[in-house]
Amino acid sequence: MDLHVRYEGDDDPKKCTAKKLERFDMAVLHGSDRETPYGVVLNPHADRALSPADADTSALVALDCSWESAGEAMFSLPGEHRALPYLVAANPVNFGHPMQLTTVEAIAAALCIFGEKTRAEDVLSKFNWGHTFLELNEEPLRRYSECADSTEVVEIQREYLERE
Ligand SMILES: C[S@@+](CC[C@H](N)C(=O)[O-])C[C@H]1O[C@@H](n2cnc3c(N)ncnc32)[C@H](O)[C@@H]1O
Repeated sequence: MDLHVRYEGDDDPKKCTAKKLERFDMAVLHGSDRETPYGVVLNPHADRALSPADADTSALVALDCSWESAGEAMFSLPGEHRALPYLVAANPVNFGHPMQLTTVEAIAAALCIFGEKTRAEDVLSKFNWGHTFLELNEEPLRRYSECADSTEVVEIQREYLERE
């Protein structure tokens, strides 16, 4: 599975996690929806939760833009749109907050849910806070990766949301 990012470029490029993945040849950035390959699109507004049932995709796609501009209309990419289930951010800007993950955290979470934990560790290894993301979310990521489908993922997510 290839990693792709629809790159909007409205965030500080020095802090942008997608740009860093590109520098290490770990993801391909695209400047328009048309150029971005069809695949599973990581979209926090999607109705369906990502689950291991989505793992057979050839392309995992994130949209890198600022959170200010990340409204529903921004996710106009063709593809199978999926929201990540409850997880907490480890990046310095949103540390400890649920759901608002950086692009690299979102990609790493999806890889873990698909059973590709080593690859998730590889992409996160480029960030000094990266290992913390896997530590903070170790239990939910393991449990989501053991689900058959999105319905099971949502059931497990409910337990974490109830503890909030
Ligand atoms: C809004 S951008 C912010 C990126 C930030 N500028 C960076 O440097 O990483 C983060 C992207 O990660 C993915 N993402 C983050 N949280 C998500 C969630 N809860 N569900 C699905 N995708 C999510 C989406 O593709 C989202 O557009």
